[in-house]
Amino acid sequence: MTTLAITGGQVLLPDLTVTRADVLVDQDGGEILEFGDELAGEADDTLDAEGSLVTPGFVNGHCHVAMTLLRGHADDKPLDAWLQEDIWPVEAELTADSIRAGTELGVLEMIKSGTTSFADMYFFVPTIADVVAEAGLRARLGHGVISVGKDEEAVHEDAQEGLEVAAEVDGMADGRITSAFMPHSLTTVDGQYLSEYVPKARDLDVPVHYHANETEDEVTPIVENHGVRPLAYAAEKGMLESEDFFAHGVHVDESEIGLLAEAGTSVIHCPASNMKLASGMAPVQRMLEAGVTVGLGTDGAASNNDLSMLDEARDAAMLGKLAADDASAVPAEAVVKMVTQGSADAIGLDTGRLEVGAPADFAVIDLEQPHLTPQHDLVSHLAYAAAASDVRHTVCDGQVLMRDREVLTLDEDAVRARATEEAEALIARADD
Ligand SMILES: N[C@@H](CCSC[C@H]1O[C@@H](n2cnc3c(=O)[nH]cnc32)[C@H](O)[C@@H]1O)C(=O)O
Ligand SMILES: [Zn+2]
Repeated sequence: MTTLAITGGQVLLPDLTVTRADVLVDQDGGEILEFGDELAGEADDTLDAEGSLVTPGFVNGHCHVAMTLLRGHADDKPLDAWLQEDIWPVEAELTADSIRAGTELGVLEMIKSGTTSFADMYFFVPTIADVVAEAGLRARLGHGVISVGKDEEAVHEDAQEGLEVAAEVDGMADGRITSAFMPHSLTTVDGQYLSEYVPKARDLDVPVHYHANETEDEVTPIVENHGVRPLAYAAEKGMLESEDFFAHGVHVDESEIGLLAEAGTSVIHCPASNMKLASGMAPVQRMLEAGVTVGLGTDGAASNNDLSMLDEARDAAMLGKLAADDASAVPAEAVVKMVTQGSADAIGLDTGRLEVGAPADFAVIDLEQPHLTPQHDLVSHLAYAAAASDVRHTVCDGQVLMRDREVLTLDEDAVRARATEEAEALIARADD
C-alpha cells in the first residue's frame, strides 16, 4: 500500500468542528485511513499543512466546464437574450478540440481553487471525460439535450446521444467518472420527449439533471400550458426522484419546496449566475428549513465568471440573507456544508466529509494570510474571507493534483495557451 500523510494542519470534520490532526491516506484505495498525531513517519509521501486548514475537496454541483472559453465573451444580459443571441450561436461552432481546451482550462482552475468533484452538462462528453480522467478529478457528466429549434429527428438523435453518453462514460477513470441523463430544462425540452426518454434513463440507472425554475419566464409558460407549477410538472414527468438534482430553483413556491422535501430531490443553488443574469433570489433558507438538500454550483464561467467554490459559498451566504431579509439566514455553517456535503449528496458522490474510510479528497488552505487573521472561527473564514488563491494543495482520490500551488496533472502554461488559441478561433468562426 502506498500512503500519503497530510501533516501539521487543522482538520475540518463533518460536524464542522476543527481539530488539530495529521491525516493518513491510502493512495491505492483513495481512502482516508486515520487521523492522529505524528503520522508522517508512517507514510511514503507527505504534504505539509502547517498553518493550514484541511477541508474536504469542494464539490461544484452544476457546471458547463468548457464554457471557460466563453468567459467574458458576452456579459450583462438576461438569461434568454444571453443564451439565444450570444451563447448558442458560438456553441454551434464548438469542436472536440475547443471542448478539450476549454475543459482543460476549467479543470485547471478547479484544481487551483480546491475543487475535486463536479457535475457537468455539455457537448462532446467523451472528450470531457478524457480530460477529467487525465487531470485526476471526480465528475458526474452528461450530454445536454435540447428540443427547441430542432426537427423531430434531430431531437431523437440528441436524446439518444444523451442516453448513450451516460452509458459510455459511467464508471470511467476507476469509477471517478459517473454520469446522468441531462435534459437541458423543463422549457427547452418538449414534454413528449421528457415522457419518452426519462424512463429510458431509469433503465440505465442514472440520475436526471436539468435546469429548473431559473427565471420567471420559465415558470409562466409551464403554468399556462400545463396548469401546474414547474416542479409539479417535473414530478409528472418522473424527474423528481431522490437521486435527481436540478440547477437554480430560484422561483419556487411553498408547494414546490414541499414537493422537493418529500421527494428528496436536490437543488443546486448557483448564486453568482443568478445575480449576474438577474434571474432572482432563491429562497435558500426556506429550502434548508424544509429539509431540502441544497448544494452549490458555479454554472458556466460565462455567467459567473470564475469557477471558485469559495466565491460561490460567500455569494450564497450574502444572497441568502438578502433573499430572507434576515442577517441570520444562510449562515457560515450552512454554506460550508453546501459546498462540501450538500453538493456531494446532491450529485450522488460519497465525498464531502473527512472521516475514516471516506474518499481522500482534500483542499488545504493557507491560513497565514492577512485576510485570514486573526482566527476566531475557521468556518467563518471559509465562508466569508478565504479565496481560491489561498488553496495550497489539492488532493483527489488520494492523488496530489496540486502541491504548493503547482498543478501536477496539467501543464498550466500550455493549457492557458491552447485555451486562448481555441477561444479566439471559436469566436472567429462564429463571426464569419
Ligand atoms: N445538446 C444541446 C446542448 C446543451 S448543453 C447545456 C447548455 O446550457 C447552457 N447554459 C449555460 N448556463 C445556463 C443557465 O444558467 N441556464 C440555462 N442554460 C444554460 C449552455 O450554454 C449550453 O448550451 C444542444 O444541442 O444545444
Ligand atoms: Zn447551467
